[in-house]
Amino acid sequence: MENLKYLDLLAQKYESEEKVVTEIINLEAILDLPKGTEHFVSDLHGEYHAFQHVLRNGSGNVKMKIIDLFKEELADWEIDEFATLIYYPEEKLQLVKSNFSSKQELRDWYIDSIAHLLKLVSYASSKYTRSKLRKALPNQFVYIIEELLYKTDEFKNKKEYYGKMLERIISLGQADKLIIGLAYTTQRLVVDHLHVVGDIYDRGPDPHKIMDTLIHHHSVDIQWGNHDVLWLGAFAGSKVCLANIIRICARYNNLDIIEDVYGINLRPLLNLAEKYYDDNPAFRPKRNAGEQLTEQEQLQITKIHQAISIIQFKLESPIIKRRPCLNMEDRLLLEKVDYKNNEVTLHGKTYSLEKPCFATINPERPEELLEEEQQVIDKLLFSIQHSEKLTRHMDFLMKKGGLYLKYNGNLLIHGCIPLDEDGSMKEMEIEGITYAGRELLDVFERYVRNAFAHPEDTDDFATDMIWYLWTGENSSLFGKREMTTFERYFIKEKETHKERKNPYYYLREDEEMCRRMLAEFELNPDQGRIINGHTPVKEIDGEDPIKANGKMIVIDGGFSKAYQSTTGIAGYTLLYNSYGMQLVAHQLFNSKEDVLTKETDVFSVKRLVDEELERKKVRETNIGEKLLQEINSLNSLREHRYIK
Ligand SMILES: O=P(O)(O)OC[C@H]1O[C@](O)(COP(=O)(O)O)[C@@H](O)[C@@H]1O
Ligand SMILES: [Mn+2]
Repeated sequence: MENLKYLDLLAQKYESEEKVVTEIINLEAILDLPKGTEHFVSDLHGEYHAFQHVLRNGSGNVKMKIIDLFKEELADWEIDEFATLIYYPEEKLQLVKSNFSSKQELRDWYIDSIAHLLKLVSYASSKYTRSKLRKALPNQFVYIIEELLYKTDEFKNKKEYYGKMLERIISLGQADKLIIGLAYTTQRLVVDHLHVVGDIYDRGPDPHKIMDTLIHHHSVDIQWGNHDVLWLGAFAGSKVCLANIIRICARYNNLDIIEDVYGINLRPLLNLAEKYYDDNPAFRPKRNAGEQLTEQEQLQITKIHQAISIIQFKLESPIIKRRPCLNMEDRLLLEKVDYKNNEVTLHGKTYSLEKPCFATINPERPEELLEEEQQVIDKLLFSIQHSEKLTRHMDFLMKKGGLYLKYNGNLLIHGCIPLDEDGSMKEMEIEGITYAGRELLDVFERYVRNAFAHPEDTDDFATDMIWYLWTGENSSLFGKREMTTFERYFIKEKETHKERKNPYYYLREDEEMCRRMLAEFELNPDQGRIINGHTPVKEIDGEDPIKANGKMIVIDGGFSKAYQSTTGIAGYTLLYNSYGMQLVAHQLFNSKEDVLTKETDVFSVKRLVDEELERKKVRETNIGEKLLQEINSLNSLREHRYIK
């Protein structure tokens, strides 16, 4: 029996039997519509423009719909031009308009383009209810567009009526706005829901713009990546996470994200860096293609990079010491260094250190921060926690994000489910209790939320656990034995750079193993799949992103420019519509300008992961489940209130 109080509340919204019945019928009708298209992306790493492009073209979905509709009517170049108009309407309109020599030509183009757009919107919305379409339409034109849309059958007979309406729109100077509105409506209709399977932040220049885009997106969820959690950790009060994000920004020449975008003053850090550090090849920023830094700028970043790295290494030690359960004593590297001979001994072997920059380290107490270093990191933490923009972005990451997500039968997770070599769920003891598998991930997430709720606590267990999620052996986000940052900077021998992966990364090739992992998360192994990001799929070496007979799909294809030479492509995305799943491999995205002027849409190769035998309906989805519950409640309300 429904809770009576709840039914009373519901009765306020549906205050007559007709209203209840109408809603029941409406919801039941929705259940039988085809399921909406889900779009999966991962490892965006600050590459806003490439991300925008796949979002705007719906991973090729927009073009596909145009081809379906207009392949007989339009030439290939017209199809390309029309597609570009939908992706970048403002810019394309400017370009097109500058090509016409008479008003009449422009008018004809307006009429044709609006008619094409209407046809496309009508087609793209055919699997949605009218009310959903209405929400997707540009506000100021809802009435006009509906008027134009819902008479499409009679389009020919009513030619004059429509002609007049379009003429008026054009003569009143509204055509551009209408075209732009219809273009964005199309973009929105081709993808119903977006999943971001982690790693929005780091390496690329514009993670903040990606965050703003996601905040304004109509329907999105996020599975945190290790890099996202690093930013969350910094905001939640972890100084070592903070040192890491600044270090990575310095390494990739992105300090303006910290300074200009999030408004953090780097002057104190710069002063410290100028005082203690000099040039050092291992710490020079990676330069993105075409970017020119002056010698002076390069030197400055190199110094900052060293200063913040040393602060990071120092901050790691006390955490490792106060949290024996993290089992990270191996990583007390500053204590293993022989400062007289500039050597370090790892796993019994002694290596010499290249260009060490240990001016601020006291060999007796290597973890101790200088007073100046302490002040720098404290000030940075204060500013980062008071950045209005970062607060907005981190709040959103918390609100829409989590460590994993079960959605429509699939398991979405950035990194891994930590496993032992024999395929059992890897155990970890935390505060006296042993966890594994799903329980371990749930407890990790609780710590993240707890740390976030208490930004004033900087050394508590929850805050330390966020750092563990970035770099710890049992972290579902990291999935490697150790992070060899120190070794990469200071030791020449490559064997020390290796980061051993969790057995998950080879066991996931096995279908039976994937089935067991799905079952661990109470998902149906016959139907579900695991969608993974995090490890770049080396297509270049023949690696297949579709693994374990389709039970495992890895979609890190390298949006990150820094990793494209490893993967050989420019990113994967996944589409899941009512007919099944398709994996899209994206070729290099140069620039928006290229798309606009040369119509070089990123060439995308589609691969069918699987085709549903029957078209999937809303009824079989997560949303369908919720709708069924609502229908049940409405039925109870009807019985309780109206049937005597
Ligand atoms: O190539 P970079 O930027 O130096 O980063 C290397 C580090 O990044 C990591 O791969 C983590 O980042 P990803 O999640 O993008 O893989 C670490 O394991 C490694 O130490
Ligand atoms: Mn990652």
